[in-house]
Amino acid sequence: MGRPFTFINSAMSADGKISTKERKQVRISGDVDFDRMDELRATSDAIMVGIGTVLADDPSLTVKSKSRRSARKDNGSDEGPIRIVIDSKARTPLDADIFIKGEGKRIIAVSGSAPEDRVKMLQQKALVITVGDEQVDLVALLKELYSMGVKRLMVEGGATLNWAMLSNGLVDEIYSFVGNLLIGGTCAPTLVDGSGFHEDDILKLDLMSMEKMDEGVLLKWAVLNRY
Ligand SMILES: NC(=O)C1=CN([C@@H]2O[C@H](COP(=O)(O)OP(=O)(O)OC[C@H]3O[C@@H](n4cnc5c(N)ncnc54)[C@H](OP(=O)(O)O)[C@@H]3O)[C@@H](O)[C@H]2O)C=CC1
Ligand SMILES: Nc1nc(O)c(N)c(N[C@@H]2O[C@H](COP(=O)(O)O)[C@@H](O)[C@H]2O)n1
Repeated sequence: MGRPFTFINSAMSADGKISTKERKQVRISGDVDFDRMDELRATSDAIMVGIGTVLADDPSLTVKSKSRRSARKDNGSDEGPIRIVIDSKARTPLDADIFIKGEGKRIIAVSGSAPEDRVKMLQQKALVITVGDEQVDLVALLKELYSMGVKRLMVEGGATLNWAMLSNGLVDEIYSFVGNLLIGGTCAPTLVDGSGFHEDDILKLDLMSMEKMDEGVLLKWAVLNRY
């Protein structure tokens, strides 16, 4: 295949929003869903987020369960998967939680447009991979990750990265928790933002499963017309 098996995991409100119009993080799901997400993290080779999510949420992207971290170590892996930020201009803060919390490798994927001084600073904290001229070239990056041994990639948003991955045909499955709340707002991010598909290119999904969970429902979709 030449790229990792790739899935998006996300939580959205009943109206499809993944955070507020101020891009403020909302607890959409509950403990059962967070534990499910932890298991997905623990069984992935790498977790990827966009710089928008790092700046808005400052996630650590660590595996929370001690037993899952130990199981990974027993298998000869780092206690957590590789944490990857898609960050064309090398804006990731040096004190971001992904650098402070947890063990394991970090990758910042930047483009040729990233300021050299920022790249040098980030190189002290992570492996910096330059792919693409203005923006990170996701197709090239996934090929490189695959050759580095990343066979299973978890994408944790946000809305713009989800669009870029899907519109480049790089996503195999989507796991979407739909919670019992309405967030509203034209500008609040949704599961997939970006410029949107034209009618002829709309992506089709196949419903793999649906399960009542916490106060909402977990939907698992396979992406059909990927490349
Ligand atoms: N409920 C949930 O499950 C989740 C919710 N969220 C929410 O999502 C929001 C963040 O989403 P959003 O603002 O869309 O940011 P994203 O996290 O999707 O990051 C988008 C940024 O990635 C960078 N980028 C680099 N290369 C590319 C490329 N090839 N294509 C597209 N983008 C690229 C761009 O910045 P640059 O050009 O500078 O590189 C772009 O602005 C937050 O409010 C957060 O709370 C996030 C994760 C999960
Ligand atoms: N699965 C899920 N359910 C929710 O209700 C959420 N609010 C989120 N949000 C994302 O989870 C990430 C938290 O990561 P850390 O615990 O800091 O490692 C973060 O990216 C949120 O956007 N997810």
